[in-house]
Amino acid sequence: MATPFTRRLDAVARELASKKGSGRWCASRIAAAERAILDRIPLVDLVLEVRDARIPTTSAFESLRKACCSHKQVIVLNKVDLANDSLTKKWIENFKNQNYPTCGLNAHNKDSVKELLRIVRAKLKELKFGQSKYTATILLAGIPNVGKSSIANNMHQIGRIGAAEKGKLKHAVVSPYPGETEDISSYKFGSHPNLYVLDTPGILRPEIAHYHSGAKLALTGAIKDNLLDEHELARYFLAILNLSEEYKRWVTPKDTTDSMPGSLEKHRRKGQYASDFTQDFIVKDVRQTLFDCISSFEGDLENECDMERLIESQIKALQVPLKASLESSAHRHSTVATKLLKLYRTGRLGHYTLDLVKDEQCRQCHVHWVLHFLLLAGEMEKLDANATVAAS
Ligand SMILES: Nc1nc2c(ncn2[C@@H]2O[C@H](COP(=O)(O)OP(=O)(O)OP(=O)(O)O)[C@@H](O)[C@H]2O)c(=O)[nH]1
Repeated sequence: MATPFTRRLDAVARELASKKGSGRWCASRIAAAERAILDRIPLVDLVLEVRDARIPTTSAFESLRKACCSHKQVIVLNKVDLANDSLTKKWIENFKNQNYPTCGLNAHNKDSVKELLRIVRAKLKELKFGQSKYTATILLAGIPNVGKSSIANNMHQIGRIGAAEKGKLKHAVVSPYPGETEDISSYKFGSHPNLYVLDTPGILRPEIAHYHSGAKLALTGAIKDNLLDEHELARYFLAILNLSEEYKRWVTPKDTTDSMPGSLEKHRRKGQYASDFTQDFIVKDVRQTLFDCISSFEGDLENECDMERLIESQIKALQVPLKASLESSAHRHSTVATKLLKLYRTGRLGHYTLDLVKDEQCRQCHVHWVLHFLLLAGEMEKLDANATVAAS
């Protein structure tokens, strides 16, 4: 039995596979962009495969496996600030054991980008670059929205280039929406020797209809939200949160204004909320609401009906802190879903890694169970055998 969510994933896969499609998301454009990227691989000195640290295997750009040998490739797990720290370390170890040099990155953090630059230079040296060439080019490749353009921009800005060239800094398009990069563009990030980085469009193949992957890609933002149902995604996130340990680190019920930093409390008393203070209060209230719902819940989270009940009560309770109760009843759920997903995607509701390494298999059952409950309604076994959906 297909659920509305799985039907929507099917529709996205069909759109990706369709010859016509819409804009960036049509099959012929994606295939052309993929060909252009793969054609460049023999010409570049190093390939950085950018993945999302929250989904280190689901966000793999599979076509690279055949096109690029592992010694010329580095896996960059970007957005480590949104992932679970200890699982990121395990994933890095796991890939290194498979002979893939791997590093974690927060593309928004200057020190993290400097460390990436150091790794890139060391790798180029190891590949004997510089003995016969004065220019090296590295290529960033990956699925949509993993942060390739952010990395290109920051390498370009932080890399050592001459003062005269600094004045001519270019900017790759960075956007919270997937599929914004349309062309391959080059950015300089070093002089003497000259170093260039190529930013490329994100590639997403029709196989996303493999339901595990589709749900994770959608939650982390690699698939446009308007192609899916935000309400289902928000429920998926709440199920993950309810089964995690994350909320236990949040405030206890007594911890309200007592723990507020003095300046915040002063602003609150005066009724003056600077915009980020307002955000802080909203996050605090959302966490408190979720915490209260889970801690007062008496059901069994391993039971589908109980989990469903808890999620429904959370969505209802969140209408207050997320200011959805002011909207018409038809829009309340979607407002809660949109705002909740935004908070999750900016890391304000904890750090979750959705792909789990082998020695976490017992917890993997949990994730399987969440997907089973939310997406498949009894169809899991069939789907496991049916891992990919034909592109035609
Ligand atoms: N928290 C966090 N956000 C990041 C990081 N890197 C990028 N982002 C955000 O992720 C979103 C996507 O970044 P882009 O650089 O546009 O991603 P892209 O891979 O070029 O996307 P496509 O154009 O779809 O290929 C933007 O909102 C970035 O600000 C990171 O390390 N941490």
